[in-house]
Amino acid sequence: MNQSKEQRILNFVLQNAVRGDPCSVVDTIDKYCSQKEWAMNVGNEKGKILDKTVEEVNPSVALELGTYCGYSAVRISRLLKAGACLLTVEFNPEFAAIAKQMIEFAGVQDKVKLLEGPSEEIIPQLKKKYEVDTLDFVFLDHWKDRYTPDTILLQECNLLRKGSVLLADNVIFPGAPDFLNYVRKSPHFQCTNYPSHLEYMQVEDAMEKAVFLG
Ligand SMILES: O=C(NCCc1nnc(-c2ccc3[nH]cnc3c2)[nH]1)c1cc(-c2ccc(F)cc2)cc(O)c1O
Ligand SMILES: [Mg+2]
Repeated sequence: MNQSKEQRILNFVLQNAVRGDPCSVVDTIDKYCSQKEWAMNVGNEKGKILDKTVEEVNPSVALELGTYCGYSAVRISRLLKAGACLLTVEFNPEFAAIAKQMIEFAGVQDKVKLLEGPSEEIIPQLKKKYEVDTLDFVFLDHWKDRYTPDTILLQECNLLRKGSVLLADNVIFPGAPDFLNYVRKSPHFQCTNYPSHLEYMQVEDAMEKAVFLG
């Protein structure tokens, strides 16, 4: 039975990247997806915006919604300080299996906890089951129609504190118009837009940062 695109990406990394070197894993995925097969990784241009935001926040506890092949999980966790951790949520079992191997190959498995299941089920479990108090940073990169309900759910579960930073991918393409509307109209968020381009393409896209004001 022929391989999935995600399996081909992983194989290319296993054969061409340096085991234990997260930067080489990120660069190798970008090389494959820009030259051979497009895939929905955040990519290097928006990845640099992600890097700057993670460095600014310097989170102890970070959450990612939408692991996919693990590109941004590796990208985020390579910047985390000793003792910090990233919880990443993936509900597609095939994607999760690929991401697990990607994370282990990159050598960041001690900083990353991959949680399999729908975000609406996992988020309410974070405090009791995963011993989370509050989240310092949240990267939203899952289904675009889940951004708003999950942002509301994070607040309802008291997982955000004054200064918690949300960063959302794809707010222009594929687009998350209801999320932009919600956070920009809410008195509880201070928003900043970062124009960019869709990964590996010359299509306009953007990331939105929303700082929770309490
Ligand atoms: O759909 C995307 N990303 C989402 C994947 C995912 N990986 N995991 C989930 C998950 C995880 C827990 C969940 N809990 C409930 N739903 C869930 C969905 N979703 C996405 C799509 C594009 C894209 C651009 C141009 C095109 F022509 C077609 C597509 C670009 C991007 O940067 C994306 O991020
Ligand atoms: Mg994305």
